[in-house]
Amino acid sequence: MRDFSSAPPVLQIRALHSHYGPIQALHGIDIDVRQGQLVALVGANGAGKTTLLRAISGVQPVSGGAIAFGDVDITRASPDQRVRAGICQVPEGRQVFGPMSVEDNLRLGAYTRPKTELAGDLERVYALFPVLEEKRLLVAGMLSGGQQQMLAMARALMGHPKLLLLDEPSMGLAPLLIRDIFRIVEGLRDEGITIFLVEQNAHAALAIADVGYVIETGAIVLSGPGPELLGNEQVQSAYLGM
Ligand SMILES: Nc1ncnc2c1ncn2[C@@H]1O[C@H](COP(=O)(O)OP(=O)(O)OP(=O)(O)O)[C@@H](O)[C@H]1O
Repeated sequence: MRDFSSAPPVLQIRALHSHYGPIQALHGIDIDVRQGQLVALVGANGAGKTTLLRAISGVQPVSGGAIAFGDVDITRASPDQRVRAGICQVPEGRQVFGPMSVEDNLRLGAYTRPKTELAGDLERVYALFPVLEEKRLLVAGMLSGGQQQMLAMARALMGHPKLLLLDEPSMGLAPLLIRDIFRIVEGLRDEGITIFLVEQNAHAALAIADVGYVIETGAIVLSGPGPELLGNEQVQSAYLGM
């Protein structure tokens, strides 16, 4: 296992609370992501995973607590300020622009970058996702579900994020494709990209996570190295059907 104890903090979430009107969705969440880490948050449907990601991106109001990005408090920053600071989210359900070409989708992801860097950035993501280069002139809606997931990740990488947020990348994909997608996520981590991954597929996510957190009804109930959590009896009975 890799040692991140001296890696600088990228994301520090402290005592975070969030409500939908009178309904409390997050009850005092603490999470740390360090540079170069792949951190996974797993939990059942409705546990609060998407709410937390939306709070990190700045589209979900927080009612208490704090979020720091590097050494900057971003709790009240706008979504746009967070993107420009280097936080980039790949939304659940992918949401690529179906009628636009693969390459035009990628160009959109580079909107915060200097135009002069575009060609080099495209080359870099095509090296990571060769299938997208093959299909670069096709409209995105023609891609398979797995390829659309790759396009959504590649589009986010075009912005050179300091932190990549992935919301349920395995959602709606066949098991073989899920394996491919998690291999790619692991590969991105090996490239040095810092990743916060949210997943219902606890097995696949914890197997590759440097650190895992388990969320239940808006609160973190367990955390630790991903493979260690995979071996935890409570996790096995609640999330892995064992
Ligand atoms: N727009 C909303 N209005 C009211 N309550 C909401 C809203 N969105 C989510 N909630 C509630 O907040 C809680 C957390 O939901 P959230 O979508 O964050 O969970 P999740 O873990 O991401 O689930 P999923 O895997 O289904 O996306 C749930 O109890 C949910 O019912």
